[in-house]
Amino acid sequence: MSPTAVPVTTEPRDEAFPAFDRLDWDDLALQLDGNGFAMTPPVLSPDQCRQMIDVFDDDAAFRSTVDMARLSFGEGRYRYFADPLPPLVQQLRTRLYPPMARIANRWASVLGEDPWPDTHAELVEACAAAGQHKPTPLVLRYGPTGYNCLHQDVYGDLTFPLQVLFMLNTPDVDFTGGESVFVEQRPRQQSRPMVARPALGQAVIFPVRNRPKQGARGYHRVQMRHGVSAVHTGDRHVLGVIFHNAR
Ligand SMILES: O=C(O)CCC(=O)C(=O)O
Ligand SMILES: [Fe+2]
Repeated sequence: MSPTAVPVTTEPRDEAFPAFDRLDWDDLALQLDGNGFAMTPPVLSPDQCRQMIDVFDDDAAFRSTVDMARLSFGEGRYRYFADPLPPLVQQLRTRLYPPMARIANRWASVLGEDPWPDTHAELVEACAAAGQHKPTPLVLRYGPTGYNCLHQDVYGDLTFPLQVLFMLNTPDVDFTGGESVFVEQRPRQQSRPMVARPALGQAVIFPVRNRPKQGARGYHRVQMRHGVSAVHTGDRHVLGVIFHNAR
């Protein structure tokens, strides 16, 4: 598909994501603290999801493509967007960052870590100063038997602690299987598996690497990894938004 054949929305930011104004960030933070991840109501429209699936075939939109089987990461392909990001992706990054930074700063404070900046533009500057210049948002495509091994999206020294994935297909209609899997590794305890089944346009917010958990003697870090169980039939697409840039 030629680059010009892919319409990527250029709506002003307030009209692009009406559902964002209604997100209950207190509830999302509670979900994160209790379950280890948080699921939003649908936030992308079916049309926006379709645009993100279609853009996958537009070579000009991406800076690099990974064949997951070649690297033993799983089976499927993912593509990192090039700068300038499509307006939809850029808006998601800048719009979601401030409420995420509030959660990240609460975590940083209980863990005795440095605070995060209030805006995404400032995070991008801090990344650049740390040698992390490449954008990290990506689209992933898995066909039948496709899967994604448990991993963490760390791309340099600067790792903003939360990331988001957006389900671009309708589960059980467009594909079967292909669940989002999370495993929480707790100090001196067995690991906890968790599964999310986001519907079309729903977002899942989860820790990139770890999160604080309150124990009997204050807070400790629980490590988190995420992946995808095998797709049985059909194609599954996800938009991943990671806030720090890559080296
Ligand atoms: O396909 C998925 O659900 C996982 C995507 C992923 O690894 C990510 O968004 O970082
Ligand atoms: Fe990932």
